[in-house]
Amino acid sequence: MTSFSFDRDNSLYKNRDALLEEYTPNNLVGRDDELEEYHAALQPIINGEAPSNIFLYGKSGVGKTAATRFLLNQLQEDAARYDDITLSVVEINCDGLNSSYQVAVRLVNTLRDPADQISNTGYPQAQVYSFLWDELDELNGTIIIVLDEVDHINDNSILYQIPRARSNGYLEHAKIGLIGISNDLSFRDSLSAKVRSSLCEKEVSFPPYDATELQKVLSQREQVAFHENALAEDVIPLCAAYGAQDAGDARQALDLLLEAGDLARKDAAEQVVDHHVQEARRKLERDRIMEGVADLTQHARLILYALTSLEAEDNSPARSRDIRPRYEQLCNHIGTEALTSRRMRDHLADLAMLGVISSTEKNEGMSGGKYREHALKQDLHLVVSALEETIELAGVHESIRPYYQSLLDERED
Ligand SMILES: Nc1ncnc2c1ncn2[C@@H]1O[C@H](COP(=O)(O)OP(=O)(O)OP(=O)(O)O)[C@@H](O)[C@H]1O
Repeated sequence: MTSFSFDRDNSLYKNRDALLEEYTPNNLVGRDDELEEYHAALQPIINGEAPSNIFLYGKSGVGKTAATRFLLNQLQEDAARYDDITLSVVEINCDGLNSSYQVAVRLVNTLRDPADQISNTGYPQAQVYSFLWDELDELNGTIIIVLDEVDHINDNSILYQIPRARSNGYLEHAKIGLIGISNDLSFRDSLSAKVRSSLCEKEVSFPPYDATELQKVLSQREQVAFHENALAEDVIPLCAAYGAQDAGDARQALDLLLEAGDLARKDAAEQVVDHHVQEARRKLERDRIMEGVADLTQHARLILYALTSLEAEDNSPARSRDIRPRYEQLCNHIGTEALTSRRMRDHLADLAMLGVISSTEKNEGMSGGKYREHALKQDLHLVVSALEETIELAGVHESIRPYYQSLLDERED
């Protein structure tokens, strides 16, 4: 019988935790231009002047939060050298806080003693703001409020109130600088002109990382996380190239390196090599598709199911008018009404964004006009497995029976 005893294995990793999300690197590499601009926007604070409100934007994993923590830590350290500066930083993530009211409550509770918290309901909004001004004024000095994922707040009230609190006479002692962070690139444009002009006084845009920048980020982590020579020479360049090609997201590139390291460890390999990276990439892509499909609405999944069944019959690429009858048939099975053709096309576009299907525009010139053709971009087995629940609900279509069966067989093994 195989032995399942555990022996410590430190052969590849020196400190695996350094590749996890929670780890904060000492230094930020590959973001010199952005840090320089951000630094300049924070400079008034150390000069004892009124702080600017700053808005940071850029896609996921491009270092917005990391740069904020890095510079604010530095700023706090340096501010301590000046007797006339009292600097406090309050950072909250607005994920899960949908309204200005909830954000204000969270801010009050972050600033208050644990024994003196307020509840999430029960006070008029004006009262909660008044609590907030009291807490801020008591702190005194310069206060930086960081609202990460600021686009999650559905109304703009707090983004309007905080920058104006002093000029409106609500604050006597405290000088507030608001830092808003968002990865929703349309958020800024959706703000009213009044809010935009105060929140976005200074803006710093964070572009996706290119391969050279990702190499720097990954090499820096390699030093901390892996033993010398634990990685073959091409591992970092390969992870960086994939990362840049995908989304320029440092989080994704670090995840790829971690997964490759874990696969090498599972193989008891002496080094992490090329094929570990390739395999890790396939695994992460698979996980991403499985999660992405699980998060889709039921109609999006039915549309994907319809296209999957056409693909299994070798009837793809297919136009949306060819997918529609199969989709309607599936809707019929579960007793729901099909969405309009227009909504269906929107869902096809979302599926293409997720990377589970590919949609190609065709142009038949004057006679035929433009249309799109859709096909699965991922392996049929993988999509059938991601759609398992929907298939159970809507019934197993004849065309996908062999794929569905092999999924069940695999499970039994
Ligand atoms: N320049 C960098 N040097 C070192 N590590 C970095 C760098 N940029 C990002 N990282 C790391 O990548 C991960 C994601 O970065 P971060 O959280 O700052 O991204 P973000 O732009 O705030 O993304 P999101 O909008 O998804 O929150 C973190 O683990 C961070 O430590």
